[in-house]
Amino acid sequence: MGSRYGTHEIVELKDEPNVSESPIDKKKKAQGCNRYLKDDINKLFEGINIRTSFNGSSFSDETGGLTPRTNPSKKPMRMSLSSSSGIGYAEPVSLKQALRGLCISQASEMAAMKRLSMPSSKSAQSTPRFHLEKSTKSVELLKEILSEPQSNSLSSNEPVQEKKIVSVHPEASLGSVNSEARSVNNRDKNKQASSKPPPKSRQKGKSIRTSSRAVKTVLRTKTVVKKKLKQELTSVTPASNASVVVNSQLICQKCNCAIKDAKDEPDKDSQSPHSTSSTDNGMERKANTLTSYGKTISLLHTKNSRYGDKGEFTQSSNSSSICEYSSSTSLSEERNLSGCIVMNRPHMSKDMKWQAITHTMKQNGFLGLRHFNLLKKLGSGDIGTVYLAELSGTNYPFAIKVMDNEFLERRQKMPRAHMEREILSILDHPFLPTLYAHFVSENLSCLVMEYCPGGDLHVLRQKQPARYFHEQAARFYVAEVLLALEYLHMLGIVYRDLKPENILVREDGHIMVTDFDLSLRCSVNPILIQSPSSGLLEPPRVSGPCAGSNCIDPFCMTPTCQQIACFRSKIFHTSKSRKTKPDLAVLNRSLPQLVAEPTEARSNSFVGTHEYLAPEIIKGEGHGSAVDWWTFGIFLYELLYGRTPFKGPGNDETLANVILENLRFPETPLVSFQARDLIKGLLVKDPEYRLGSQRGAAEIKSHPFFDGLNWALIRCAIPPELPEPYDVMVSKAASLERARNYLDYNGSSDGHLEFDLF
Ligand SMILES: Nc1ncnc2c1ncn2[C@@H]1O[C@H](COP(=O)(O)OP(=O)(O)OP(=O)(O)O)[C@@H](O)[C@H]1O
Repeated sequence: MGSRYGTHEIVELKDEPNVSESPIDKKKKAQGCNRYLKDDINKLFEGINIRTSFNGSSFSDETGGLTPRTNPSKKPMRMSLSSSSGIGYAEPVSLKQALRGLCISQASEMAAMKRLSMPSSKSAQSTPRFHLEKSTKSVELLKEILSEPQSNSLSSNEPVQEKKIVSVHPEASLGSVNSEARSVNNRDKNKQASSKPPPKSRQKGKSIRTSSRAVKTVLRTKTVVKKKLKQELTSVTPASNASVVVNSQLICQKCNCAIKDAKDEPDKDSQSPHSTSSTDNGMERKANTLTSYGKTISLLHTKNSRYGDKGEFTQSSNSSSICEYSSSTSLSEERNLSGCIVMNRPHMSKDMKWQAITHTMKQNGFLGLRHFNLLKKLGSGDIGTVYLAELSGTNYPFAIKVMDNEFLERRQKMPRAHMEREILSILDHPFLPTLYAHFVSENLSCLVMEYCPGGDLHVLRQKQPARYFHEQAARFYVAEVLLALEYLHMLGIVYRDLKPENILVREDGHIMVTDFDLSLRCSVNPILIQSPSSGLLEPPRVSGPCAGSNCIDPFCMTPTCQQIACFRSKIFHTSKSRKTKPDLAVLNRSLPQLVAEPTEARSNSFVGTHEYLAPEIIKGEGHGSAVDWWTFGIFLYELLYGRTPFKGPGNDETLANVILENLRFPETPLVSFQARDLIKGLLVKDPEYRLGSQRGAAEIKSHPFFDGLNWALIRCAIPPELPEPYDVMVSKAASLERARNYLDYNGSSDGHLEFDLF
């Protein structure tokens, strides 16, 4: 596997060599392009599959109907199964089947957890902080607190329809639903009857499984009678209102009694004398729990800790090395779990935060939670809670994701946590999270990451005057996301969970793609795609001439629009006028191209967010990296129009719309032809014909929507918006204020808060 990953480092060639003296070369020479390609390229790329690309385009009509590319017969040959199967979740069928059982239970559990999850940072809850003391008892307490947001039904304000998660056996029909999910749903229905939460924005979908047979049933039904479809779909999603397993036992502040285990009596929450009705219930309950132990609770310095903060320190060599990544086994993961790993990024050694972390680690011999002051909770997800934390003795903020290993094991979420940690460990890209360190304290796994003060794009979009981004801004964000996805794909990672909520805004206004626990790891087999000799003469991919009335082209960097068709290959120009430099983008399009993305990977997991799910995922046909290009299209659409294209009144209708409905664009806001053309290319329902499915990100980058964009320098571009500068003192003051307000908090006798939670 290591060798396979080694190949990831082979990236898109800038000056693509040719296999032999092709007609293209002859033409280039004739045009004065002095591109002498090395003759031994065949040897160099020995072992790389050479296939012929569509040099044409994937066109789609205005209504979203699918029109195959110009020459479907030129579709690249499929890789053999063995080569396309990946590691991790992209194993051959037998392993997939073996994994199904696990995933089904995960799906129903995720549904349950999601239903109960607290509003994340979007709701910007403030939470009081607490002093932590040495106490094993309090360790359990923190674990309890950490797991509570995922299971606290009282604080859930997610709308029912957004919670619908189906857990269906892959071979079952739509009507055959996992009994676990059904029972879970029944409990949940009871709960809903007692307390109807206020609506909340879209939540991340959970693992869902269905079969193609099941989807066919849906489609047939919808085609015949739409009403009936609705009924069927409704009846098929009992797990959508999945239930809740509350694992924390809450302590009453007044009497110090254990309130109850909500798992046993989920429907009585609202009637409990201990329960409150406000949305701050979760927080208050945490506060109650903590204060019942004497207001100041410290827990991370226990001498008899199972793992202890003093994990062995490993100054890992660049752990983003592909070989290390690919060879990592569960064994080595366990070893790492018991220790503290400070990542090593030589090129970032001058980074002050990195220096501070390394210094703290060296000074203390280890790095643990005790070295951080947790200032506030940023949000919680399925597998953990993220806190804003300051490295003690510095003013440097970090985001720390804290996960309770016991909880993860109990809920069978450990693979997801491992997946996220593994992926974070290898990432080294300006638009992806920097993992500074990870360690285990008292069986709490902690990931120390870069803090993004700008919130996420979902929140930022809501703040826009009309709740959508101006096209220039959208282009900036999607371009950066595209680069991040390209990088992920080259590492063999299919992201699968793109949506504005997962795109955070850094301090400098650039983006950071986050949240990798639903990602798929697979192998990458570089492929050399050879363009037909006629490539040079063919125009780049567009679905219409710019002469159309919609060509407002805000990104047209040259005035050529007035003279020639917007999307016409500028190379024609070049050949006539020697003074003009050849358009390298066009030239590149016509040259053989190395694709080092997992275009052939396949997985059957049903994961993602309803509005963002690709048709092939819904149909259960198996999916690969093309799902990221579908979600990319939905993402661009949402940024530009303020809503997703296939959203229905409920999740089931949304899924049906994804499969059945044509893509439509609202009349307002006015969006350029290029943007709509790109969206149409991306939202092709058949992944085979989807933009990006053959040549990966390079195919999308060369779309006219991005014309004039300097990809190499985009990280130096001025972002559309800059977040408020982060001020650690303000956060501290706010944190203390919250503590006073909510808890009548008294600091420790020396007034020094050694370790703050919340
Ligand atoms: N580095 C960060 N900087 C700032 N905020 C962050 C950072 N990482 C996460 N967050 C916030 O914390 C919240 C919780 O993140 P987390 O990844 O645990 O949950 P999630 O996005 O719901 O994913 P999942 O459920 O898959 O774990 C997010 O909504 C995000 O806004």
